[in-house]
Amino acid sequence: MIEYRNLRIAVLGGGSVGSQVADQLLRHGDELGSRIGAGLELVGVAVRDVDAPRDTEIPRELLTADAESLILGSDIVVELMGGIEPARTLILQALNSGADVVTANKALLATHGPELFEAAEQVGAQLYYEAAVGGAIPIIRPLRDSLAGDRVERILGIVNGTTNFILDRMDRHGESMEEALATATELGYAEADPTADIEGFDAAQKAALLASLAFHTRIPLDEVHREGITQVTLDDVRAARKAGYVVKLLAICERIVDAAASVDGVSARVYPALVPLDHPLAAVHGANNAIFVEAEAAGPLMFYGAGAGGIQTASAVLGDVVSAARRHVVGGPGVAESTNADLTVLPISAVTTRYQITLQVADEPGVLARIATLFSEHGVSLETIEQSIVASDAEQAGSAPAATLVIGTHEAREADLAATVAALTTSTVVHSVTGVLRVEGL
Ligand SMILES: NC(=O)C1=CN([C@@H]2O[C@H](COP(=O)(O)OP(=O)(O)OC[C@H]3O[C@@H](n4cnc5c(N)ncnc54)[C@H](O)[C@@H]3O)[C@@H](O)[C@H]2O)C=CC1
Ligand SMILES: N[C@@H](CC=O)C(=O)O
Ligand code: NA
Repeated sequence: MIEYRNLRIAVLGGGSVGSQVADQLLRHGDELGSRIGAGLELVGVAVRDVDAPRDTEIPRELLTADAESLILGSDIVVELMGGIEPARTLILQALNSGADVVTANKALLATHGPELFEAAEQVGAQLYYEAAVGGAIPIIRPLRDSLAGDRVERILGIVNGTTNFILDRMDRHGESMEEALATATELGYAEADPTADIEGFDAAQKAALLASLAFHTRIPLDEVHREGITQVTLDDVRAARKAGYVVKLLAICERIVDAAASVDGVSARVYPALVPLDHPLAAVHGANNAIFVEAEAAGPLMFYGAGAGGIQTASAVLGDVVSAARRHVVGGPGVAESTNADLTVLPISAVTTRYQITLQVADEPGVLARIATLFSEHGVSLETIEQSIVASDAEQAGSAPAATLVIGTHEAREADLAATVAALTTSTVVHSVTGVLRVEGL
């Protein structure tokens, strides 16, 4: 029998993901070890409360509330606590003690990534984070390694399982947002505070990480434009399907060069958007994630799979553990962060896309022409106009008749669209602007 050197693995956090990582290490550690040429020994799992119930059984003697002591003497530290502190301090301690670190913590990396990557580089350690974006889906390594010889142009990603689950349940089962969120939380998809999911913070963190990797530029989280799904109604979802779209919360990372408009940089943004039913992203159901990457030479690529869930995410974490362990065996420095391009991060006003705008308007002669003029005055060109007459409460009460207009635009600048919507809201023929959704993936 081959005698391996044992690598000591410490897991920080024993929740949805941590308990599954510990379980897999206990059950399959020997097999993984033989792939690496070193034993993998789980030396402990740091938790807040050693007596709390967990998704998997972890032997009592491996549980500890003392994360700092656990880190000392470990070769690989796996941070699965989530949040900023104490995760940040513990990761720095681990790196400075000579350990490699694996984390799934996008919130921490999107805010303190530069500090952590620098610390890792200084001591020649590795900081791996495949699970931080797209859960089980391999996307960090493909962007960092497989596409390192290409030029990424655009990423359209469904990167939050909870919101995709919610929008999908609204679309296919007619459930309310509240009902669907309760199920997503029960299934372990949602963050400890689900506001992070439904307000788009989680997706924005992932967009920052993806855009940084794709464009070799540090993308600060506060420069990622973010809108969540709380304003999306069942009516929006139904109307979208009727018009041949599905509503998806998208993370979009894009290289934008428009010499005529003096725009040159990258955009990272998150918002709910209309996706055509025949686009591959429209077929992403439940808590699944998909990341659609367009690269200059490779063309379109799609990475698809389980974006959330304890055991699925544990797969990505363990892949990183194996990579870190392999380097421990052969030696050599870790992979450094690649930020050499240092591109400008563009504001949302510089973005161009298509829009669908829903208006309640007066149903009288000349209204369509006045509205069309208003769009053209702001440089926004119309592609489609659909009108339906509504017998509104006001009309039944004897007020002027109203109509619903659904307007699709050609590509327009976000700044021009915003000015158009502002003008629409003050126009005397418009009763209200009831919806503005961007259309992506055409
Ligand atoms: N659940 C999922 O589907 C996914 C989670 N992630 C990320 O993985 C990480 C872990 O997520 P979950 O396992 O879902 O979270 P969780 O809330 O289920 O588990 C966190 C664990 O860390 C422990 N913990 C927190 N603070 C601690 C402290 N100060 N001292 C000791 N223990 C502490 C908690 O007691 C709990 O056992 C997070 O960064 C999350 O964003 C990433 C991808 C998917
Ligand atoms: N809460 C997140 C978990 C994975 O990152 C999600 O719903 O995608
Ligand atoms: Na991943």
